Amino acid sequence: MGLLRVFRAVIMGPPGSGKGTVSNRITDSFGLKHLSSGDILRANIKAKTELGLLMKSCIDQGQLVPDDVISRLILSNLRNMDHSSWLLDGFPRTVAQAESLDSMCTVDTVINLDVPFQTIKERLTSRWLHLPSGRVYNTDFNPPKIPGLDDVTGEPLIQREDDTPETVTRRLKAYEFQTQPVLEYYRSKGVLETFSGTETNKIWPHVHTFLTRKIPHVQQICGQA
Ligand SMILES: Nc1nc2c(ncn2[C@@H]2O[C@H](COP(=O)(O)OP(=O)(O)O)[C@@H](O)[C@H]2O)c(=O)[nH]1
Ligand SMILES: Nc1ncnc2c1ncn2[C@@H]1O[C@H](COP(=O)(O)OP(=O)(O)O)[C@@H](O)[C@H]1O
Repeated sequence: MGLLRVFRAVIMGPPGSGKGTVSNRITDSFGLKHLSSGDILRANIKAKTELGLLMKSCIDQGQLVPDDVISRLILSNLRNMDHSSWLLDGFPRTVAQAESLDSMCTVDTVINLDVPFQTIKERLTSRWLHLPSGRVYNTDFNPPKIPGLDDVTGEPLIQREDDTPETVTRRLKAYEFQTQPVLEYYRSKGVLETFSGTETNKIWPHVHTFLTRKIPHVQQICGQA
């Protein structure tokens, strides 16, 4: 068997486009390590770390946290995963963040979920989250087996404080003005792969086929499981 090269991917898309949902499917199928900036920030808030307390009001208001704070946090996590293949979710969200990631490593591919804003707004008010794992549910799309409880651990699910209609509107604005330029950044580097649609179950087979071609070695190993 040939030497496995580490594979580094980023998943992008507006809030609620299905990044977390698709990321879970990617990690299940291809064994990449999943690193979500939102999950890390929420874990810090829950644990009441200094960083979590400082960032909470930004997040609750639907604004991005400062570039230097999040870049330091994510890059230090990535340094600990030096020899693993990974999937980064929620970072980078600004061109400055993309540049700081580039200063550390080259991204092999960027999966862009292109889902209309109207579709998204309806989803987020019915999103439920298992905070410790980042597992995400939806009362319409993928409800938990027992309402309010995580399927795997049986622990309680929460609704995010920033999933109110007003805050979602602000997050979509932040996406439009601060994050969309990152798509151009990666397009110009030739690594952007866009998947458009309104349903994750229709988008996912295309992402799966794309990654199967892109990471054949990883697929071979995980395909045996
Ligand atoms: N109705 C519907 N809900 C979906 C679909 N895909 C994901 N969701 C739900 O939409 C919400 C947002 O998805 P999530 O993966 O958390 O998006 P992210 O914010 O981009 O990470 C969650 O409650 C998901 O369960 C879909 O195709 N249809
Ligand atoms: N890379 C980032 N840069 C700045 N703020 C971030 C970043 N990642 C997460 N955040 C903050 O955490 C919030 C929640 O992020 P996330 O869980 O990724 O939301 P969603 O998946 O709904 O887009 C964001 O609205 C923002 O305040």
